[in-house]
Amino acid sequence: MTASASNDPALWRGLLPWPGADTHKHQRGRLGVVSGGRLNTGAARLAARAGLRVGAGLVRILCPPDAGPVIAAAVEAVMVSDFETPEALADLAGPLDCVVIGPAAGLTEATERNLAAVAGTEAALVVDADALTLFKGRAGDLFAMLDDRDVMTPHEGEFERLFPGLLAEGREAAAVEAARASGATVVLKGRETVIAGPDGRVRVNRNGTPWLATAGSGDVLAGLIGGLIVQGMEPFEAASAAVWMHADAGGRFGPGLIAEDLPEQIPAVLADLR
Ligand SMILES: NC(=O)C1=CN([C@@H]2O[C@H](COP(=O)(O)OP(=O)(O)OC[C@H]3O[C@@H](n4cnc5c(N)ncnc54)[C@H](O)[C@@H]3O)[C@@H](O)[C@H]2O)[C@@H](O)CC1
Ligand SMILES: Nc1ncnc2c1ncn2[C@@H]1O[C@H](COP(=O)(O)OP(=O)(O)O)[C@@H](O)[C@H]1O
Repeated sequence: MTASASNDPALWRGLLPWPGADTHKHQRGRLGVVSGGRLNTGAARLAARAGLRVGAGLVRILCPPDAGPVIAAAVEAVMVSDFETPEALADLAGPLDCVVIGPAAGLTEATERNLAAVAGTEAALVVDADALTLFKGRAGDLFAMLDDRDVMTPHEGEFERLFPGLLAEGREAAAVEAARASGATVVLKGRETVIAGPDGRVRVNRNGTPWLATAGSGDVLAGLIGGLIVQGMEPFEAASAAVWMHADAGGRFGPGLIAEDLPEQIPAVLADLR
């Protein structure tokens, strides 16, 4: 296989969304993030804050009822709605442009029903973490819910659960095949994250830093991707830009980085890109 393009701002800088003089928040896009239960809300809060920081006009965490008071006490600009049933979740997701699902969602039937509910709406999806692992050994059930507006963000462990043995072909070839097989954009995370589109496009991200190897870092990335999708970037370009920004944010902060620090670096990342 020939060497694929390095992910570089020159490829997508001109596609980044900037608000115009008359823009209102709804025009900047609406992002949803599905939270786990009351002891598992941090991942969704990280993703939601990242989505706001990267420019989504409005971000709403969608949570089971027990988690509502926990989340509401811990967010300001991020909004919160609770749902009792998958049908109620679908009603909440319907008006949104993109929904992030999977971080700290739980390896449960409820997570699968919630994924099916949001997949049945017009919102694009960023599928991460538990919403990937849940489909170990039956990836076809997941792919049947996805289309080319959706993004999956597996680390290598999650990738292996969905595509056993495929990594032996090399990370780039594996990501390309995964995107083709799933019909969605695949972000294979790691030191050099590979972004592969269902149409065969592929980029390798090379500005990563090991300071990103910290709990919740991937949750922030999922929120960044969703935050760019809601602003109108197509999934492959949104994923490319988000992966680069995430790594740039990590490098700017450096030693001592925890996931909470990443969204706070995004204003500087954006200012330099602009
Ligand atoms: N603040 C939070 O609330 C956070 C919640 N998180 C959630 O916590 C739950 C459990 O997370 P876990 O870390 O156990 O799940 P993982 O699927 O990340 O890890 C389970 C196992 O997978 C393997 N693995 C992990 N990362 C790998 C990699 N990069 N390459 C190869 N193998 C790898 C390891 O053997 C690990 O023990 C998930 O729902 C996750 O989304 C995490 O995202 C961390 C932050
Ligand atoms: N050594 C590394 N070098 C560069 N990037 C890394 C490294 N380790 C992890 N990352 C990045 O950090 C993020 C970790 O995501 P993930 O494993 O899903 O963590 P979590 O589930 O805790 O949120 C990914 O974006 C990955 O590319």
